[in-house]
Amino acid sequence: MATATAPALNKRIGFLGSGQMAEALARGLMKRGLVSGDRIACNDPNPARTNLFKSFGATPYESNADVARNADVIFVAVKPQHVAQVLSEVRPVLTEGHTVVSIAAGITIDKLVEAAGPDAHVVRVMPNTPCLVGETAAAMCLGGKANADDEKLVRTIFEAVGKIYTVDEKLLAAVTGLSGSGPAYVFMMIEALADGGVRAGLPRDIAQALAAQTVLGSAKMVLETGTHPGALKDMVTSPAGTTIAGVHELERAGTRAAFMNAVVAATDRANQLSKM
Ligand SMILES: NC(=O)C1=CN([C@@H]2O[C@H](COP(=O)(O)OP(=O)(O)OC[C@H]3O[C@@H](n4cnc5c(N)ncnc54)[C@H](OP(=O)(O)O)[C@@H]3O)[C@@H](O)[C@H]2O)C=CC1
Ligand SMILES: O=C(O)[C@@H]1CCC=N1
Repeated sequence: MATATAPALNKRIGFLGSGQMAEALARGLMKRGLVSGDRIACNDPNPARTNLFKSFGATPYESNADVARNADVIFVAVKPQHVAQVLSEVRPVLTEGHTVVSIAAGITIDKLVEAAGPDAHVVRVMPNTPCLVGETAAAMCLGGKANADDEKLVRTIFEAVGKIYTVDEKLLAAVTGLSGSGPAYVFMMIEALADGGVRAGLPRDIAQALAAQTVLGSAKMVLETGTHPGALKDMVTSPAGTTIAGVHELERAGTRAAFMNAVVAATDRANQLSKM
């Protein structure tokens, strides 16, 4: 897990778009003490969203340009089809001191630089919603005039709420398909495991808690022991025991192929978005 508290960041954070991912990031960063609400600027056409940000101390602005004027790190957190528009709005006020961080799926560095201008310090990141609880899995690549200082800054921000890796841009679609979209697959898995527990007679609350804790504990074993997940699976699987009976059903249902196909389908969709 990311450290309980992080040293406060001497930067103001702005959000162009104050939707689900901006909220998860803002709340996660505040929880870790990296930034306080009064250092967060935001914009969104939906007043319910700006009111929600206001409730945790952020300042809503009337325009994206005003957010940029009141921030050092600018998160582009709108849907992919709105990215070019919001960047064209902030472009006139961007300075060398700004780091522009796009989290939009499929929007390439080339497109970001085209919209933000050739002097913009642009970083492309693919995070996921568990940044809310300090456990994001994210990857980034740099573009435009972004330099080692921008990379360090973005790393500091995301390491406060989880893990971040620097990758070649061509790999970001696969990151999107795996860890960007991945929480949805895991939530479905937890829901299904809990349903199985209920089907087998457990009360719903206990079934859900057992399912979530099982996923958490298993993930920790992979990360902390470094042991291959197949070997960890074998450790659970007694000859002619209960687990192999369950594993056999998962194999019969093509579960592994289904997970692989999900990652590939989401990766393909990220690549499609890059071409739109
Ligand atoms: N959700 C996730 O798990 C992840 C999302 N992402 C990326 O993050 C981005 C945001 O996703 P998500 O938070 O889920 O989406 P949301 O739809 O929840 O948030 C986007 C917000 O931007 C607002 N918006 C629309 N136009 C503008 C504008 N011109 N200026 C300012 N705000 C505007 C939207 O308002 P309205 O709804 O009224 O249009 C909406 O509230 C996407 O590009 C996505 O690819 C990346 C990783 C994970
Ligand atoms: O579903 C989406 O397009 C976004 C990008 C990754 C997660 N959510």
